[in-house]
Amino acid sequence: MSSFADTTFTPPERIRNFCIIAHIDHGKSTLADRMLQLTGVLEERAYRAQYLDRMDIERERGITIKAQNVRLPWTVDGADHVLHMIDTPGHVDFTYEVSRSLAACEGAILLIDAAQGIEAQTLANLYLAMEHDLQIIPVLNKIDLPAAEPDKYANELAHLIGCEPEDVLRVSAKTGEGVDKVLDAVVNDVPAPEGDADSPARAMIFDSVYDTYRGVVTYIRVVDGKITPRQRIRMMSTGATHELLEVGIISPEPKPSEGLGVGEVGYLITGVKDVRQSKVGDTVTAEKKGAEEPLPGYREPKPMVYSGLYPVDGSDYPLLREALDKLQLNDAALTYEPETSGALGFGFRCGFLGLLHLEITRARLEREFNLNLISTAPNVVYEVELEDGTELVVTNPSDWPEGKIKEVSEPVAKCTVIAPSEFVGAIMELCQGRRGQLGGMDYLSEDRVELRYTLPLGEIVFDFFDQLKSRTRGYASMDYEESGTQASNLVKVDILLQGEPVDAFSAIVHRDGAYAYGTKMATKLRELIPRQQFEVPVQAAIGSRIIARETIRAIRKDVLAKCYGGDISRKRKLLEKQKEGKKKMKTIGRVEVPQEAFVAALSTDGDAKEDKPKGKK
Ligand SMILES: Nc1nc2c(ncn2[C@@H]2O[C@H](COP(=O)(O)OP(=O)(O)OP(=O)(O)O)[C@@H](O)[C@H]2O)c(=O)[nH]1
Repeated sequence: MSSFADTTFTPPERIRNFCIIAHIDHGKSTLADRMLQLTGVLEERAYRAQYLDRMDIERERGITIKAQNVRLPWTVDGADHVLHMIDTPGHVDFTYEVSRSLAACEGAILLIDAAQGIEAQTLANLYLAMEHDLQIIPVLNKIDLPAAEPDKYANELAHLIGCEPEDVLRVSAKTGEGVDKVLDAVVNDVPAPEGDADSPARAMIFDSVYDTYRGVVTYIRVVDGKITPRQRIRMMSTGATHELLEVGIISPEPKPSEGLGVGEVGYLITGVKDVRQSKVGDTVTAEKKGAEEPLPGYREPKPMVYSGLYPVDGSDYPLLREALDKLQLNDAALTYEPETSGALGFGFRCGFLGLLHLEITRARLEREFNLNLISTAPNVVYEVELEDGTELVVTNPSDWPEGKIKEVSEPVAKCTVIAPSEFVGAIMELCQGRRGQLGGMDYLSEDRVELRYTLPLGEIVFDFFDQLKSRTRGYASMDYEESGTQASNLVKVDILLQGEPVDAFSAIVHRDGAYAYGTKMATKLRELIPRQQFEVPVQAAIGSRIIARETIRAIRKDVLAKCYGGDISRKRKLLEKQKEGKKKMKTIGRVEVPQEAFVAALSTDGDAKEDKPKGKK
């Protein structure tokens, strides 16, 4: 155990700041728990499985969304050290948060499952860590598994980061074998933080979390000077000033301290109630005699993917608004504004960092607030230039301009896929079908390939991931990163029911894919919408040009058909029931559409199967 009192300043030369980069399930939480135990921060008794992943959804979906950051004492050769473990979110949508967590560290443990090898997301985060000049400590986990192939993957790692295979540490986070060596390596290999203790305070916010009882808890890494309790601080991006109510460290529970000095990591509480007042990447300084220049790298969170969220039961609308208000307290990247849809009623147009962010938000709304939601097909942000020179930013198909369009730009992403080499053909076929351009291909080992594609982001947000999984039997992993925009021939496809456009189904697609989208939606709706008493054409159109058509044939649904004889009360009951059912119908023109038809038509489940290449299982 360290002889440094937990709560006083630590000299920078005794501090090591590191994070763990790992793929989902490669054992990051288990390793972190093991480290807490080994350093005595968490007693065996209190050992709680995956102490660091607190949110339910994280646990269920097996992903780490928000960081928890712990101080660990560790002694090497008689010298006491303080290690700060900074937890990084693992998923692509949170790349910016990952980059800020990395910026708070001098070193990173690259943790790889010895039975699986490196995956695309890990590779992307590794490159990010290398860009930040972090010292990389390569570690193979799960060496206790019979299926582990440490020699093979040690070679793979050595090749990737340019070290010798013998330098790759081998551990079992489960049994604890080798974990002490990892802590030693952190002390020996990771450089101590550098900073100017006499300069005005500058600390970087790398995470901020809303806590119901305490308001926003902000995690910081001090770069210069020091932060002490009872001082007033300024957020450099907005100039807003706050009184510091508490400064402290996490070990593993929050403990107030005398302050944080150069290189130290801890939290601060100011009483603000909304994470947007304490943004990731921002610089904290003193209100008086503060720093003049903020730390580099701050960026406003920018939504990349938009979708409409609607309550299935229209009367839940106020509840949805309240729920979004609450979620936003803890999520600076979530944006929303009210919108109305002829088909779906009142809802919100929401902006997300990416698809996973959308899914998590939706799952939380449904679970934590007991809401039943429909989400419209996600779309990205388009820049449209009209012939008269007007420029528009379109985040919603319904805002697509009617006028003559000169040019449309769409965002593109650099996408990395790692998969066993037998799937290269299937992956290429998928990416090419999605307007992808191959940037390069490398063999990581004999049988594993890394493919690099540039793809329109709009193609990725539309069930690309499901497709990739189904074509590679779940073996591929992928990551993407936005990478500018490109001009494209995009059009808006409307879906019409009896000549009336149904706004919820409008989509912006590439001209070459318009027919396929139109036919798919028209066929789906023909199957989902019950027959009416008259014939209903389902059409897909670009502007006024019809590109596909299906027909729902006419029928009268005779609920009394099963009633023999003249039992009038029974008849009435059935008619009442039919009336009740009709309440759940939306009327588009004269066509009655059950709510379930919208839900089913908007879900992409099942599409993956349809789209599968022939001859493959
Ligand atoms: N056999 C074996 N299993 C391990 C080892 N380390 C972790 N596991 C298991 O691997 C699974 C995933 O471990 P986690 O620690 O939850 O993985 P993670 O990377 O933190 O996953 P996320 O939090 O979802 O990102 C769990 O079932 C662990 O028990 C190990 O060294 N050996």
